[in-house]
Amino acid sequence: MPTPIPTIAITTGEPAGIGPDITLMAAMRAWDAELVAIGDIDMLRERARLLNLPVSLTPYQPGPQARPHTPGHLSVLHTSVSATVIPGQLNPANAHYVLKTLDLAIEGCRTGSFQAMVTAPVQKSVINDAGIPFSGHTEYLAEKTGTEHVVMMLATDKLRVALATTHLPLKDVPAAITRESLERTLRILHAELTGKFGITRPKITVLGLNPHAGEGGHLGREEIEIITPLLEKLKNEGMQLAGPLPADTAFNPEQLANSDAYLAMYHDQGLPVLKFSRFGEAVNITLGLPIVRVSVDHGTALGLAGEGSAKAGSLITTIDLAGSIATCAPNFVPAGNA
Ligand SMILES: NC(=O)C1=CN([C@@H]2O[C@H](COP(=O)(O)OP(=O)(O)OC[C@H]3O[C@@H](n4cnc5c(N)ncnc54)[C@H](O)[C@@H]3O)[C@@H](O)[C@H]2O)C=CC1
Ligand SMILES: NCC(=O)COP(=O)(O)O
Repeated sequence: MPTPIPTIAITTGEPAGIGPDITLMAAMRAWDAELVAIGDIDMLRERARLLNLPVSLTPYQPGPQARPHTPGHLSVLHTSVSATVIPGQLNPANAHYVLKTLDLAIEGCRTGSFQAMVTAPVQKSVINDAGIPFSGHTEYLAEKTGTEHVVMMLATDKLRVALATTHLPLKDVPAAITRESLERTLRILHAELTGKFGITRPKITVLGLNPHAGEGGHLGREEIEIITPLLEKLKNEGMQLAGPLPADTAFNPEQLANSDAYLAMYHDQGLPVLKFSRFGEAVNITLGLPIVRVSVDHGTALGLAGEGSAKAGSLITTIDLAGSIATCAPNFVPAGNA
């Protein structure tokens, strides 16, 4: 029996940004998966017209089996915007719409209608401007699926960078680096590198928090008091861990060759390295969730919306990865939240 192909939901993101554009661009390709865009079908039709993309949009009709995507067609699970969309112009009136697209995707993944969700970028600020506290998809998905601990990881074919903390003001980072939280992060990262990426004995390089990994305690004590004792414990269990290494020198060729993933202590410690190496071609995957969620590596690029100059490379890679995880590891349950 051939393996059934997955149905992948694509949330089209902030409607004034490039999410609709890149979704329509991805729809111009053939896929060995059924793609279902979630968003306002009239807004998507208008964007296709603006971009001169010959995509025919039809309301999503669930079938008994997923059908491979054919270029130039797109099924849309429709939900209406509240206010007319002008590309490039944010409107807090559409914040609830953006969250509704996420809720529909989560529900579809949980009920089995979708095997994965792929997210186009949202504008975190405009959701907050609408009076809804929102840090990011990562935290929203954790809350909505009742998952206590998740891990953000960005990946290219050469480098994976996971984060010990996500969207936090820098001043709150040290307090969030606790032994318990770091242990859960490392267990989830380790389990998912094996379960979703097929790496049998993953090698993880852990960065320090402070400059020079604390310089023997003279530039901070988190390495001595929290990170090192935890790494020793997990190494004694058989995990292959290096660190804590100074972040400024840890991405050297030898260490890169010896690492399946890096764990950075905070967002802007690890992600600039990855984005400098391959911005626009990486993916962002949320580890630890009971559903498959993969996202693009970039934001809403408001200035490019409706212009035709946004690149769909990261979304293409993201759909590919979501499809292969949904096909190869459909029942993978991550450790660390047990
Ligand atoms: N997964 C998500 O939902 C993400 C959302 N964001 C949100 O996006 C908003 C804007 O963030 P920024 O820091 O300005 O980052 P951004 O990625 O939107 O833009 C940074 C630069 O890259 C360019 N760029 C981005 N994506 C591109 C693409 N596909 N093709 C061509 N050029 C592209 C932009 O034009 C801009 O020059 C923020 O609200 C942020 O929170 C940022 C990252 C991820
Ligand atoms: N820099 C990555 C990012 O901000 C994406 O966050 P999320 O919306 O995927 O949680």
